Amino acid sequence: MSSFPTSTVLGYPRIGPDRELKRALEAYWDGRSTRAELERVGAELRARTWRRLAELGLEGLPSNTFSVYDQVLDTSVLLGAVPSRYRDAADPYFAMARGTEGRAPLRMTKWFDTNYHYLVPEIGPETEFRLDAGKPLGEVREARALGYETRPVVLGPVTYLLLGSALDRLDEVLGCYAELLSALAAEGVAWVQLDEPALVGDRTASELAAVRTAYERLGSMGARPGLFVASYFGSLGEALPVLAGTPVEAIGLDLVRGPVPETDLTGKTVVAGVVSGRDVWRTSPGRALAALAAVRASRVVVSTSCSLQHVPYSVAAEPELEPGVRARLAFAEEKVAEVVALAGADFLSPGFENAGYEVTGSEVAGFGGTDSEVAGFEGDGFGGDVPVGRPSVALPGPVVAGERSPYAVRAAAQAEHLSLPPLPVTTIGSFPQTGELRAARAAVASGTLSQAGYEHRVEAEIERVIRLQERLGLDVLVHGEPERNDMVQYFAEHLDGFAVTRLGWVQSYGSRCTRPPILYGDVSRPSPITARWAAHAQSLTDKPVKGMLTGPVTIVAWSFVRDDLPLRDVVLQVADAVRQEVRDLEAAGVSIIQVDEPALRELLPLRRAAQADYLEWAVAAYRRATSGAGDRTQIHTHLCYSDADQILDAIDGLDADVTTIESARSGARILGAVSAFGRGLGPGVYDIHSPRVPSAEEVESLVRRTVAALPVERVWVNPDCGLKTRTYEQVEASLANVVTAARRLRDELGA
Ligand SMILES: Nc1nc2c(c(=O)[nH]1)N[C@@H](CNc1ccc(C(=O)N[C@@H](CCC(=O)N[C@@H](CCC(=O)N[C@@H](CCC(=O)O)C(=O)O)C(=O)O)C(=O)O)cc1)CN2
Ligand code: MET
Ligand SMILES: [Zn+2]
Repeated sequence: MSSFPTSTVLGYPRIGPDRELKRALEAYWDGRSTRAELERVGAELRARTWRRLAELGLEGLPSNTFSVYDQVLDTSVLLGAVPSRYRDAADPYFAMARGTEGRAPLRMTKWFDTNYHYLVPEIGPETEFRLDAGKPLGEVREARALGYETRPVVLGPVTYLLLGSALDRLDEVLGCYAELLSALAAEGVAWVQLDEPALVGDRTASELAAVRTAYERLGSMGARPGLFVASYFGSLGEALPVLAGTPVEAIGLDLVRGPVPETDLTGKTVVAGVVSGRDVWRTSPGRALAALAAVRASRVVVSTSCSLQHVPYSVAAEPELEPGVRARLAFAEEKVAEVVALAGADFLSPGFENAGYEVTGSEVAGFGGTDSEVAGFEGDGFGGDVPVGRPSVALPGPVVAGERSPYAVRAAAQAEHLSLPPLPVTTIGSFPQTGELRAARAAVASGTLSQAGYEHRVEAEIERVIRLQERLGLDVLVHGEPERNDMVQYFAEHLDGFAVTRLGWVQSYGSRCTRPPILYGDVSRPSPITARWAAHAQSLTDKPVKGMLTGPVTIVAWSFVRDDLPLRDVVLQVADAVRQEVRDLEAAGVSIIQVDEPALRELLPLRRAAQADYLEWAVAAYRRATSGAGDRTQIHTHLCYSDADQILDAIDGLDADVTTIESARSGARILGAVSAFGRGLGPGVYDIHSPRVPSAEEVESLVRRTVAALPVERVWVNPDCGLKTRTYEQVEASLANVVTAARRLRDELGA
């Protein structure tokens, strides 16, 4: 077996440095282009990535890390797990990803603790696993034609089945993987990477036994490539000895999130993830080299801690960043350069371990100066170090919570103040983000539209949204968030301590991307952010307008965060800024304030041992943000994903007067769980991710179900999430049906 290359990355961004894939996908979906054109763009992006990685000097090039939508969906296709309802669709792949008229898409949920979403494998008794290796084989051949030997990356059998809640199907699925390995061997592939991130979570004894079974079986095959099992997003813990006991030749460890294990891995290759794929900070060569030197294995390969798909392409595209911040940053390209530089250092030579933290950047060719030489900063080279000349961190005071009266007192004050009808109809905040609004923001950035001209357009859009809601008959209105490019980036742009990028796009799902802000310093709010827009909206109508804020956990979860402070302290700083916003909205006459916290579950630590502590401070931060509101101000919160089961007590602990939560597609389960809260509840009545317009009957039956489960005076009627990705045409038709359904039920209840 040929030895593993000296340097590699576990995966790479694929949306394109200028979001070429996003544009190609949307053109194809809109019928402005063809599948062939989409394929052409994909091939171009793959070629570009291999070429760039090779140019940067990386030895081990991955393939099959590209996807036109999602790598988990690709794995379902690879294994033949395509539910029958999609088989006769015009394009089954995208029918699974996005649904069609009459066909619901696969369920989508968060990839571990990231803001990336995957499509959940739908595995049932009727699923017949059958290998379709076209994609990985095709990419190997495609790269070879360009002169590159690659290592195909495939999601591993155990993680795939755990994501699909079908580990009992291991035997069948292993048959497919075995066939895949034979096919790759026949193709002359030297190494294959099987990703098993699920192994960094708490695994039961039978799940660990499945790991052993899987890799004993695949490992004992005759003709096969070298097996590299990659773990990431944490430590393998008890799964490491299990994996080490199987014949796999290489094991990937996340040495950013976890320590170098004590386990003696002699006989194995360790692919050491010392360059973080989850943040944007330059790597400290001292720390990385010390970790590399400490690994006890027969061979140590330098790598990233996970795929680089979670970071933007290149800092080179961001000339406008403040130089002091920019100097600390490494995006995908720069991280590859770091991997290559580290692989060139002599970290395995005797005595190197002792050099440890003394090693500075200048000793590693390619790091561009020692850590301490980086302009304006001091410290060991990690991103979050406080810049010289700034006040050091103001630690938040005690976590205040529960200043508000008990719910019953608040509810009475709110009922009197707001006088809402039963089953009030509302939305989650955003209305369609039109091309005109996006173009207007781009025009301000390029200097062709004045700030005043832009604000005028935003006000006009707010008026349009208010009038539309009045016409449709909604009860609690929103301003529609037209001034926001994104619910997190917008706040980051108005807070001190954050930097934002121009082209730092990271894929969130399918063609949808975000530019995660960079939280590099102490956070504070120089001036009010949202009150003027909310006040403007309220001035246009007699109906209550709900103010709209993003919660502290979500702002931090969807940003790249300094790592020199405990996450808790960073979140509490953000909570204080949100608290000021709540106060200002209230003072501006806004009686209902929604503070969204859709990322509450996302930051939940993957290991149970750390979860309680997280939930305690996360809830405390939310209450710190919202508890400044008076009793008659109604606080709403919103969470999207329905996999809320693990955090129900925490959601309850937020103590919001009203909780709106995704529910349309997971119905009864979530309803049963959250109905115990004893406060207002708005389970979503339709899925906003699909262009489909729900009928009034369908909405009515969902509301009926909710009314049967809890006291009617606590029930709210609303969609699953914000409407920003939909068109006005879809939104008008859908909301009209929602109002019709609510009114029918109201009549029936005699209210
Ligand atoms: N941060 C974040 N994470 C989240 C969510 C979210 O809303 N925000 N929602 C959940 C689902 N994830 C989502 C992620 C992204 C989008 C989304 O709609 N993203 C937009 C981009 C939003 C944005 O930043 N828009 C900017 C820039 C838009 C743009 O592309 N401008 C053009 C120029 C304008 C023109 O001429 O058209 C360009 O740069 O080329 C703006 O509106 O200003 C997209 O991919 O299309 C939706 C949901 C979970 N995670
Ligand atoms: N208020 C936000 C919106 O309506 C909440 C979105 S949660 C991802 O878009
Ligand atoms: Zn949402």
